[in-house]
Amino acid sequence: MFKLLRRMNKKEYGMIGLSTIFIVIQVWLELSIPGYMSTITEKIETKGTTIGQIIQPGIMMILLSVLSVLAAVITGYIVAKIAGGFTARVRKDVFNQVMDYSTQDIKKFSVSSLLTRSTNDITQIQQFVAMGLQVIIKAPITAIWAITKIAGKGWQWTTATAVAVVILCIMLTFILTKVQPKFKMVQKLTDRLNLVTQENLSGIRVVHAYNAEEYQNNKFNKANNDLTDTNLYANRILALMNPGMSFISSSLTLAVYAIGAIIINQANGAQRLSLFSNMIVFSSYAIQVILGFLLLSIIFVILPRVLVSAGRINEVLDIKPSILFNDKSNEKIKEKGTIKFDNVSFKYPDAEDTAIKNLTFQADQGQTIAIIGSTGSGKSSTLNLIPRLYDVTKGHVLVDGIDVKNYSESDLNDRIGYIPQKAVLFSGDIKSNINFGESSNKSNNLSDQEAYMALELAQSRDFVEEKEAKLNSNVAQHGDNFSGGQKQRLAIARAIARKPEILLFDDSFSALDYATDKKLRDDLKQNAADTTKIIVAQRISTIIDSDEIIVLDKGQVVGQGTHEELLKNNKVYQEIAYSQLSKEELA
Ligand SMILES: Nc1ncnc2c1ncn2[C@@H]1O[C@H](COP(=O)(O)OP(=O)(O)OP(=O)(O)O)[C@@H](O)[C@H]1O
Repeated sequence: MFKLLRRMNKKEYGMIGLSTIFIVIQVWLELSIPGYMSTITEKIETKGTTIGQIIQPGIMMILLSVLSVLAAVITGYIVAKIAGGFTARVRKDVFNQVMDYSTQDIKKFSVSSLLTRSTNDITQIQQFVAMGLQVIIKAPITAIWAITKIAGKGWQWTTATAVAVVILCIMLTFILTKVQPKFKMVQKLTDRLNLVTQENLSGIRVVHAYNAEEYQNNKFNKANNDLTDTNLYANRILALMNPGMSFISSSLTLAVYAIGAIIINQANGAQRLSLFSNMIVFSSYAIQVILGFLLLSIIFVILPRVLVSAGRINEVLDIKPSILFNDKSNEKIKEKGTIKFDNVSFKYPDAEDTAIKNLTFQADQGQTIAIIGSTGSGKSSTLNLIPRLYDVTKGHVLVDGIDVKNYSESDLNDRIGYIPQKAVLFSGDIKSNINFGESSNKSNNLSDQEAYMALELAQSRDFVEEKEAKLNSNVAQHGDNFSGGQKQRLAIARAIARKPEILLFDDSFSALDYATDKKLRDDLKQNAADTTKIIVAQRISTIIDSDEIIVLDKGQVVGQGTHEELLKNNKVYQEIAYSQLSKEELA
């Protein structure tokens, strides 16, 4: 928690100092009230006291109460400002940190857990700073100040107060040790509930189509019940706090009066009045001591959850992204549009087997290199190494003659147009999706003409122009208002609009019909002749005219050459080819 609070800036520390001053004023005002109460008690017991003599301390009591409320309101305003500003910054830090994470870093936490951490956990911190800060400062000041006020007014009363404080401490320790582990579980179970809900919503069509509502309901109910039960258990124990506190403070008042009755009874006439007034003042201050601890108990309610949340947020902020880019590319560019795999092997961090073994190939500017192989043979993994979505385990990947590890992130991304296997679109409109991100090759304000050129090359101009709002047509979350093929073509247009030297197609033609697939490749050949293309595909027809085809099997290269060469002498390629096209078509 302290680690997280160290992220506060000077202004926030200054505001904490200011709120401390207002809290001290507030406590001073509150603790001054019993003094006037004692005056009133003495005056009532003294013969010949006039109403005017009682009204004056009465008015002072009202005034002090009003001023104390005012000080509390100002303190509340200041700490709310600190809490709002501080947590907004932590939320931004968490977001920025997650943006730097690689795919494998995100997998370590899971998406649902990262969502809970940036929302639910940060809200806990906000509540703590807004409420806890006041209480942490106010509770000890109130308790200690009140104790100094009652010190020396009677050892019997002081002993009763000390006993009450000890009982209180035992109760708070018991509650904290019981509740803390449960709150750790609550956050984990919230992650789980988020995961089940997220999975259910994103796969809702499959759930309906497979009559799996009950199965999913059971899964949700289990996650929901586990969370509810744990929450109930923790809150039931916390519910002991209020009656416990009331019991202790009422018993203390009772004890103070009972002890007072005995002492006053034993005293002589002259002492009785001062002892009576002492008892009234003592009982008020003793309640203030208990109130100080009551305030602390609020911290005990919030603290267990907050400690867990702070730990979870620190975990996100502490992890160094596994793929770190240089701030500046540290080598001079030697070539243009080239890719070289130099004896590359790659293993996923949590996998047992190597996904790619000793892969070597080269693509020169303007060439089209295809990668084919059965599912799981390592095609996507090979492509992912070029934009450094993962780092190689052995060997080197070079782009334009430089190892990808020596590039800055923006320099490397400026050279590459990457189209992932599953097209990813963002909510907004078509134009904002085509003009997505920054690149030194394109203007940040892409013109409509440039957007249409990219759409035309990606064979998507027609369906965009058919829409009433054209480029301004709405794109729903994940691009769900477009067909699979349309989404893929829009994703291709987005990559083309960046005018990269290298285009990476990860099975991006799979949702296109044969005619569109062919037209797209012909247009790319004509209009992007200088662009190097790496095409991962399952369909032979997509790669038939590539300059070089790499055949992968279980992560290893089992063939390398043109379609004609491979068809003549490569068994794996022949198997794939003859399973898709007839001998005549292949000829
Ligand atoms: N994120 C990952 N973590 C661990 N292993 C992975 C991960 N992604 C893929 N693999 C494994 O690496 C191997 C190669 O996967 P890859 O996705 O590169 O195959 P692919 O040839 O592209 O398959 P497909 O044609 O089905 O897309 C497979 O055995 C797969 O199980």
